[in-house]
Amino acid sequence: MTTTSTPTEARGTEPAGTRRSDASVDLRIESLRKTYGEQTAVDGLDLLCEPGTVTGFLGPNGAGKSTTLRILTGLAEADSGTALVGGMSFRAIPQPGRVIGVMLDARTLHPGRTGLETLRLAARTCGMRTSRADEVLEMVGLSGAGRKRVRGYSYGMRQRLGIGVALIGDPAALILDEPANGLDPEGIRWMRRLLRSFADAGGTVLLSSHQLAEVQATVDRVAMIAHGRLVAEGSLEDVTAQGGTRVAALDPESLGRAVEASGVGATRGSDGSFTLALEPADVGRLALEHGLVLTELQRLSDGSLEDVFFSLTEDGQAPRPAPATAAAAAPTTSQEA
Ligand SMILES: Nc1ncnc2c1ncn2[C@@H]1O[C@H](COP(=O)(O)OP(=O)(O)OP(=O)(O)O)[C@@H](O)[C@H]1O
Repeated sequence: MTTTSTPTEARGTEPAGTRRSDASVDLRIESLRKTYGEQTAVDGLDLLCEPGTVTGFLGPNGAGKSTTLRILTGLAEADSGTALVGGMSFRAIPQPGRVIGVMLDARTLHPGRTGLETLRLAARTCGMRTSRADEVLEMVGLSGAGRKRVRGYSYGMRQRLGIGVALIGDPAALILDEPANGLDPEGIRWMRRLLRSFADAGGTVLLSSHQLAEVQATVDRVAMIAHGRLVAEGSLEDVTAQGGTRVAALDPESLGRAVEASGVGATRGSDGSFTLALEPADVGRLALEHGLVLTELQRLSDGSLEDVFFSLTEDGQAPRPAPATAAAAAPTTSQEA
């Protein structure tokens, strides 16, 4: 699926040239479901990541992010639904490393190998020439440490090497679990530019992170999940513009109809609440018009992904969907799972 062309012009830790292939690959998750015994890890998830975008995959601990990424990368099997990379399941891709670069846990890198050996082995595994390892080593800013064993690497250096392994096959898409972990401010800035440059060259990036301010500075799209369900999805601007007003009513179904009729941009929470792009007084008027009894009316500050995250996942402890209103949130009022 990928083509190799001119050599990468890597300069120091400049991210330029991280992608040379012009292949494009989307990541498409539909109605994905996975349970572990009684525990539902992923509960009917839909998500589309398109070429040219960096999507931040967010959610509190246990929300189902890692399970989703593991299914997408062929490490776990879904009970139902699909998770496709460029239209194929990961396991069906003949040379997956040439299509999608994956870093789920940089701690699993072999401690006894040097950085260069790690990258050479990764290059061989996906059918790349071994000189690609030197290019990538430079790309991830580890040229000076290539002959050092991984056991002597700091956590941040391992993260860089892990990202290097993901990039080795010149893939069209990247899946990274907590890539900013352990990176110092310079490293975070480097990673942000690397991912931006990758996406600007037509690459597709899906990354999970708990570092919301960092995510806000890096991504252009956001998918937020709680209890395995999507609670917000859209461009960073759309999701953070939902700073407006959070409202809940005694009768969530009637509230949903009122919100829908108003035509106002809104996100539905998994507990049946809505976050509306309106001032509280206007939400109050809307409620009055529809004879609704409100149980919550809260102004959220604009522009912060952190505010949206906490409002939609209840201080990081995502709300359990009520049985009668278990619709997943959607960026508009008309979509329900
Ligand atoms: N192998 C497993 N066996 C049993 N339960 C599991 C397994 N993997 C995940 N789970 C459960 O599935 C749910 C989702 O877990 P998952 O690791 O996908 O969440 P997460 O969003 O990645 O969390 P974190 O941010 O803490 O990494 C959790 O309740 C977890 O305990």
